[in-house]
Amino acid sequence: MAKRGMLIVLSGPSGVGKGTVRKEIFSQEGNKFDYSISMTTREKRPGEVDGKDYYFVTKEEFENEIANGGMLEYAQYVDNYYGTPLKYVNEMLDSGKDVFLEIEVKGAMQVRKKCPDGLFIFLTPPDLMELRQRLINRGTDDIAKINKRMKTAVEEIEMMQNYDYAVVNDEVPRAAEKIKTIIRAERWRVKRFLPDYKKQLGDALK
Ligand SMILES: Nc1nc2c(ncn2[C@@H]2O[C@H](COP(=O)(O)OP(=O)(O)O)[C@@H](O)[C@H]2O)c(=O)[nH]1
Ligand SMILES: Nc1ncnc2c1ncn2[C@@H]1O[C@H](COP(=O)(O)OP(=O)(O)O)[C@@H](O)[C@H]1O
Repeated sequence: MAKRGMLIVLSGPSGVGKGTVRKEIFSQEGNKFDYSISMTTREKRPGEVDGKDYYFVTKEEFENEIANGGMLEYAQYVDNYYGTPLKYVNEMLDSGKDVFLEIEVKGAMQVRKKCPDGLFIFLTPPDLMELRQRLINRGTDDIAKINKRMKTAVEEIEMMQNYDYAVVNDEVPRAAEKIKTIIRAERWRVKRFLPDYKKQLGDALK
């Protein structure tokens, strides 16, 4: 059986650049990773594709999925539900792939309890004015929604202390490079390395 993959949780306030940085990493090293597509009740933005960006569902469908135990984690963010379907993540980890979750902090803390072996990275903006500017530039939210997201951002940044690493997204290639370095180092943490090595030792003595 393949060695179980690593769960990589990337959080950070809306508009900080999680999607952009993750796509940069995947464009370079996509064969090493998989991305868990989340389920959400929020409206599809122009250009978004169901089953690629998110699984877009109704509130009822989402609540059924929760009741059926189908979610690894879920949270309400601003006015909608967002969550990670459990089945795909488990299958990918079992097949030995490392899986990226791009989720907000309340969900990330649920994952931390269930999967303490995960790697938790917080992507943070150079400053809050820059964050606001990125949300405006992206053009996907009106000013009322941007204000709600900014308010949530402040609460989220206060949760940074619960993560393993913080990465400032000043320039996309630099942030991507830092995250790749963190992942590379994480693979050689003794707690990850030791089980394989112990197995080898056991086999050698047979
Ligand atoms: N807990 C949780 N949060 C999620 C999930 N998928 C997305 N999010 C987060 O929900 C927040 C809002 O997402 P979205 O409306 O797509 O805005 P965007 O991330 O700024 O493009 C962001 O912080 C996302 O990272 C999920 O499956 N679970
Ligand atoms: N380092 C950066 N410098 C300037 N703009 C950025 C940077 N990273 C991302 N952006 C821009 O900020 C906006 C939000 O990025 P996005 O990836 O959608 O954020 P998130 O997934 O965290 O909500 C997008 O318009 C994106 O092009």
